[in-house]
Amino acid sequence: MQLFRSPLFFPVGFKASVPINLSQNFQRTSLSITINSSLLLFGRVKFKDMNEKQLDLLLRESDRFPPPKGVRLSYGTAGFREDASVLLSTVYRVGILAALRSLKTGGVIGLMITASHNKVSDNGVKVADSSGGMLTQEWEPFANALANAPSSKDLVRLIDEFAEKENILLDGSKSAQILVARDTRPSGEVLLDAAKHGIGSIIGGVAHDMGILTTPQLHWMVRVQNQGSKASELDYFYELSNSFRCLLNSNPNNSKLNDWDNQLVVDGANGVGGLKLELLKEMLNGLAIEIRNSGKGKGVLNEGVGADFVQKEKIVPCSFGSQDVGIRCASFDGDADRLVYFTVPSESSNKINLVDGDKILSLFAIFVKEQLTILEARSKDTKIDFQPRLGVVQTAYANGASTRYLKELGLEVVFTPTGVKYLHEKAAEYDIGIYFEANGHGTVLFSDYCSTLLQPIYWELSDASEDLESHKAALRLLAVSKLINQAVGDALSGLLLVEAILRHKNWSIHEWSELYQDLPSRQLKVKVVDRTAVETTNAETEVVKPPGIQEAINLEIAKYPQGRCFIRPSGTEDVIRVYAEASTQEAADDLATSVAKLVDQFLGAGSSK
Ligand SMILES: CC(=O)N[C@H]1[C@@H](OP(=O)(O)O)O[C@H](CO)[C@@H](O)[C@@H]1O
Ligand SMILES: [Mg+2]
Repeated sequence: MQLFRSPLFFPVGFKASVPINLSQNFQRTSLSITINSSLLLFGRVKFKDMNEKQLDLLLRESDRFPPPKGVRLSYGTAGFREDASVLLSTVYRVGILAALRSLKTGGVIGLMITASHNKVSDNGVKVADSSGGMLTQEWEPFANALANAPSSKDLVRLIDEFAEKENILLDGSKSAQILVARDTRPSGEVLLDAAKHGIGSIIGGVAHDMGILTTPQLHWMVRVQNQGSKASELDYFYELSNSFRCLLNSNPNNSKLNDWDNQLVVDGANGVGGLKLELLKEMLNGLAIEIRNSGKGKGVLNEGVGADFVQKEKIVPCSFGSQDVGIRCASFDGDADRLVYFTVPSESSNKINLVDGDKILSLFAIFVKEQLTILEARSKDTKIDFQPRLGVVQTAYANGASTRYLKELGLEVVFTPTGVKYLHEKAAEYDIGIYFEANGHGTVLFSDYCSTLLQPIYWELSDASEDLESHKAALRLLAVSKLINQAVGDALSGLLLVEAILRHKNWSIHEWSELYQDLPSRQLKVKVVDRTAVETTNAETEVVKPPGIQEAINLEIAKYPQGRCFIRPSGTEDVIRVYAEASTQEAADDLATSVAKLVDQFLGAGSSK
């Protein structure tokens, strides 16, 4: 803490317009400033919690990354995302934030440069917290304030105040360790460099450049490193390939495996996922994978390819077509944290049969539940009491048929607002929590209770007999907990788990797809004057503001058998999203269109509300 020797003291909240010289890096100018907890000292700003060296470093470095004019940024459902050309200052500042977060938690933090499924000219930045999950929501307002601070001086003041509030010492006594990585976007290298400057602007900040990674790989590395284990990319591949092999070895259908359709074609979205799958594939004997749109060819990232395209458009991605009829196909998004499957049903059409995140969730839920049922019946073989609570988490975008199916299986199904951070948080409340967004982002979380008990149960059952089905069930659950990424949804580990379960069940993609029939649905986007005018409740299924619109939507829904429809402001695009479901495609389209018109009436340019 800096001692105050200031002869000049302004009360907190005092507004002044004065000529000041902040440091040799600043021009002498007249600025209108608000004095908060910082002080003016003969024309030089002093900060309570910052020594001179730290202050000078921050001012000098942040001057190199001035914020873009007229752009307001928000740390949305997936960090900051914008056209890459305006992001230098934002990424620099998120570097600072990541360093502060590391000082606060005492752990390693991750910083990922990606714009996921968005177009190649976009980019973005997000932080992986010390748990490996998303940045704690409590720090999001600080992230927003940092990104939008109009000047270096404002930025430094924010940091000073926040550090004081959070008891973060900025005296260089501790180091801040940040793993930084990027996807394959051409703008990534320069942005990553800005992030390193941000990290280096906090004394003690150390950036470890992990190069090009998928987003889930970085989250995994942060989590595993903070658990004190080895966390290189090779360790990640070992963990996935070993647990996958273990699942295959515990397969009850070994004898039938020759009949099993081994062919799999993966669309890598021309991004990082295809490149990494090429590497992982080398370690997976027994799985024949053909990778297209691998990121090595001429195709453009996410352009007519990838999980988002496939899920939203429901047509074949580039380089897929009539030659793929009936084959099991999968698609990753640009940073490989989403996975969907599909088949091409006919040579004469480019339509696909989509097997989305809801069906992946259903497959995982069936498998986990089956193993738990086997373990429940084992009580005669082991003394350890093990009754884990299994829960399934979806959002309002989950197809209604999937929810009905999961409930009929006897599973507990809960809903959260859209955004992985909400689903993940909810799933973590269960002993085993399975969550998925319909778009293919999801995972299976195992609590400490499960991780702690499964191993001794397995050992105890090994003593009884290794051939016991319950022994194998414990082994399978252990393997799943190692295979499936515990930090975030991961297309690579999700793909391997799907493949292992299909083999275990001896199911083709068609048998899997026919677990239930999706209700026809339609998604639309409506551009409005101010999307924040829409406020929702009940996991985003009902609008509370503006008044009257929900009643009007209800009147529309009532016109359609099995009709369901909701609207919500997107967290990643400047639009209102409309989702509708009904018993026929035509009805779902009509319902979505009429509700989109309502949105336009209530909130569009011509509306007076
Ligand atoms: C309908 C839809 O797919 N929404 C996506 C999309 O969020 P929006 O808030 O709807 O723009 O991007 C998020 C981040 O990738 C993802 O979590 C979410 O599921
Ligand atoms: Mg993604």
